[in-house]
Amino acid sequence: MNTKQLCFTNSFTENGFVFAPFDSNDAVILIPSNQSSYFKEKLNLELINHNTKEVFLDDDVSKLNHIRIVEEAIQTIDTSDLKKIVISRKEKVQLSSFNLITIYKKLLQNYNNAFVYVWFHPKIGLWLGATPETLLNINDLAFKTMSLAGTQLYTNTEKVTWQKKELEEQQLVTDFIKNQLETISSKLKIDKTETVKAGNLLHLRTKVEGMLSSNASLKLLIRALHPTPAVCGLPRDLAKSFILENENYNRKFYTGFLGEINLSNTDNLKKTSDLYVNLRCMEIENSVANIYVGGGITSDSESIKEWQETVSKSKTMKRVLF
Ligand SMILES: C=C(O[C@@H]1C=C(C(=O)O)C=C[C@H]1O)C(=O)O
Repeated sequence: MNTKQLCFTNSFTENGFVFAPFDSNDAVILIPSNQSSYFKEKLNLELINHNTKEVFLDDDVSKLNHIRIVEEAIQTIDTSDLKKIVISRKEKVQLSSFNLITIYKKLLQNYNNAFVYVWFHPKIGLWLGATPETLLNINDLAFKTMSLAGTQLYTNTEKVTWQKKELEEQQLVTDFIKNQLETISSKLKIDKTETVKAGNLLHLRTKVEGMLSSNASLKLLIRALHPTPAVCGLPRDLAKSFILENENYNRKFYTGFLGEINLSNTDNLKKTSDLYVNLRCMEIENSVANIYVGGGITSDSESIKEWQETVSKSKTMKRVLF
């Protein structure tokens, strides 16, 4: 981008790269295409050393805090209309050295089916991530999205069985997406649910596609989808209030979304947007990496397992830092 000025979008009608926070009441940052320079480069990924030791110690204070909030969420779900709440935390990791290019290359190498990014603005900061979750891909009126939830460790096979808790929490996301899209689209197609690998983890994924109604807009579609119960909960407003009141930290851009909007497609002169949910991400502040991780809580959750899930998720980022 050729200016230090921050630009925003509210209409999603511009052409450029957006960086949106979790809280949809907060401003969405736009890097307008007409103020940007584009570079293409082929990266050589071969010379990277990997950390194979992977000895990371638990932080007891964070652990107790996370378990307490998860238990509060379970109790609230048991005594209210809430069915699911995604609870997350921020883990601070002290860095002794930091080489952006090396870390970016490691992300690309480790997460070859993720959307890998580095994003920087002097007024916002430096963010990096490797997300497995597409929020939205739309070409003219034809769109694709996905329901991604449920987590287990990858242990050399993708042929695994899933527990009731994971199957149900992922189904809630699929049902939400279907409901939200029904009134603004046609030809909705919901694929079979499959197991997908993201780094050292497996998730349940259901692909969804359809045609946006011609009287609907990109903004309407984004607002219908974001935040899904994969990152917020169900019902959406109640879950969001619980999160904002109880998580004790600001998610900022984690569980928001990012990507290009309204790019002109030279083949057919139609517009394309590609947006990803900002997961498996970190923010670099001086010599500290803030790693953001969370997981879906339902009445069947066990707090210690939920903690362990966030530990596994944070390893996906720590692995590239050392
Ligand atoms: C919230 C995160 O991930 C989301 C929550 C998942 C879960 O609860 O199992 C799985 C994938 C994502 O939809 C995260 O990675 O921080």
